[in-house]
Amino acid sequence: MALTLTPFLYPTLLRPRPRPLSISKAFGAATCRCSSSATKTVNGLPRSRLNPAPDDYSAPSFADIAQLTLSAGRGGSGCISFQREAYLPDGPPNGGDGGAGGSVYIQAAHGETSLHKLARRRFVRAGRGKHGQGSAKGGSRGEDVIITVPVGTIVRELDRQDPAADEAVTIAAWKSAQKQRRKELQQAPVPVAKPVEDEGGKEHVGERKRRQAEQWVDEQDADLELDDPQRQKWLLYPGMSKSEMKSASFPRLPTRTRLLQQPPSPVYLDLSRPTPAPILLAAGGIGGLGNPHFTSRDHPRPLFATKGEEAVSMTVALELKLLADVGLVGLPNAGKSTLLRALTNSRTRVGSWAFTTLQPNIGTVVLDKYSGRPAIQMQPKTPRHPLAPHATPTEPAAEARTRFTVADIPGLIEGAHLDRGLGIAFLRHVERAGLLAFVVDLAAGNAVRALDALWREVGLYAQMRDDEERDREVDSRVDWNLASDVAHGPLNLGPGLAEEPTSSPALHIAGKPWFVVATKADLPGTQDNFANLKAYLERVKSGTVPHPSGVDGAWTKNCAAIPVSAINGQGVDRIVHWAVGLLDE
Ligand SMILES: Nc1nc2c(ncn2[C@@H]2O[C@H](COP(=O)(O)OP(=O)(O)OP(=O)(O)O)[C@@H](O)[C@H]2O)c(=O)[nH]1
Ligand SMILES: [Mg+2]
Repeated sequence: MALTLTPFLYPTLLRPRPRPLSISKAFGAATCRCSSSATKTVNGLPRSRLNPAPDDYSAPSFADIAQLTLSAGRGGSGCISFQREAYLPDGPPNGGDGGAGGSVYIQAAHGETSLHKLARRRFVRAGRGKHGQGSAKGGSRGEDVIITVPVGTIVRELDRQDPAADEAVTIAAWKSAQKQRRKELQQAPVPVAKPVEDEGGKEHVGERKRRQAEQWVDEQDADLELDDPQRQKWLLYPGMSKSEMKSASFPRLPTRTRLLQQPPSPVYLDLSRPTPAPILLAAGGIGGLGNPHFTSRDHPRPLFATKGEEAVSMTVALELKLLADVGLVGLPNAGKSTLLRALTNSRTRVGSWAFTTLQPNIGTVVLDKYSGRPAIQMQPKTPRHPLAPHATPTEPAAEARTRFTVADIPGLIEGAHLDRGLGIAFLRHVERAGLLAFVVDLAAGNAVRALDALWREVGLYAQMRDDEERDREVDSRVDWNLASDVAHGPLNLGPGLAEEPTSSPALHIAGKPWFVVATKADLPGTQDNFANLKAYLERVKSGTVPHPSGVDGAWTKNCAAIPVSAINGQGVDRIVHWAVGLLDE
């Protein structure tokens, strides 16, 4: 019986065992499988840094948008306490004040390259102020939070809850309603009460009526006082009964001066340069006052203190527009990433299929004597391009340029402005580039047509952005001149930023200098294509043919096409020289 059921109960026991493999054999098989993918040739060419295998790349985490909910810390409440010592059972009030809540600041710094950490974080909370304590101990301040973002980030406020501002509005509304009601009460007929017998006989009727009216108005006033929204700001002694709490009378609330003013809504910051000091986004609530503040003849032993203020919370959208000197724009598979590898030390992914690159990559071209590239003297520019990266007002005019940055973005396809392919989301990263390099594959059909298609997409994107920028409120932009006036908004902007031009942010992509990089020139049969492209650019330069974007006044001064074979690293130095020439123009 047992014998017959064994195959059903324990089928594995009877399965033929695989023959044990010797370690050396197994290893050999594994290396064999590996070696098929790790061939020494890729694309029919020897494997190299410029012709890497598809899996030879580094992909740092990257995000160019993030939405954050920022909450400043609320203030700590004041304390109600009295000194009590031996032989001094009823000492004077000694409640400490509450600490102010922490604030949320933002700062743009070099070294940050992506918003991915913030995109994952989503909530940023500053610390709350601690409550005051007895023996006149003040509460400690809440911890401030500084959000560090890459240079080139735009901060846009989407939503805000400001309890302090809402409260001020409620109080103002209540005050005006109270005023109105008082006026009405004084004009309204007083309810007639029965005549009261006076000691000395009948009271004078007019006198009695007046007294009744006053008494009635006072009663009504007391009712009004009870629904005063400012009563909510008081913190009462916990030992008080409910009826005591209801009928408690309070002194006038002291007016408080704020150290930090909440920036007006909506916040819009274009952090296109490193900020020398953090900029305030959400100010922490002020701390409440302890009971010693309210000692007076009417209240020698105040059983109340004030609560800490609720703090602002807001939702902001962060958008990163990378700041590169040169932006590479091209169709998918044109060879942009290979060109970036050839120009810089980048290890961006290269593959012989469309959309290998899925996120922007920035590389730095180092112009130093060690790489064989001469340090190029930078020409002083007057006036300086307002969006020129790396140019700070403190920068000496004719400093030798030692490096420039190149941005490689995912390929564009026709209809990208309609969000086809990877869409135009990535064009924002070349929007601020000083210079555009159109990468055209000479082996992939008519180069002129490819260039036209690229420019059409870029032109349509530029138009779209211009419309967006125009719609945006101009006055909501950051006022870089606020450094001197603390009372009006963002703080801590250094004097160096005061000369920031506040002109329209309209981005004229078509007005930027550009050139064409004709890649894959090593492939056979590409000469004619290049000759056609060159002739076309000559015509654009002379004005016989309109600018390929179709935008009036676009840059046509020195359109050039540079043939390169990025995969072999040939012709790449010419690009460096040409780019530096145009950047310093
Ligand atoms: N023969 C030759 N092949 C090249 C050259 N440059 C790039 N390639 C090849 O073209 C293919 C695409 O190159 P990529 O650099 O990934 O192209 P890309 O424009 O970055 O592509 P996407 O990221 O998809 O937009 C790869 O197989 C490269 O090896 C070149 O100068 N000559
Ligand atoms: Mg690529």
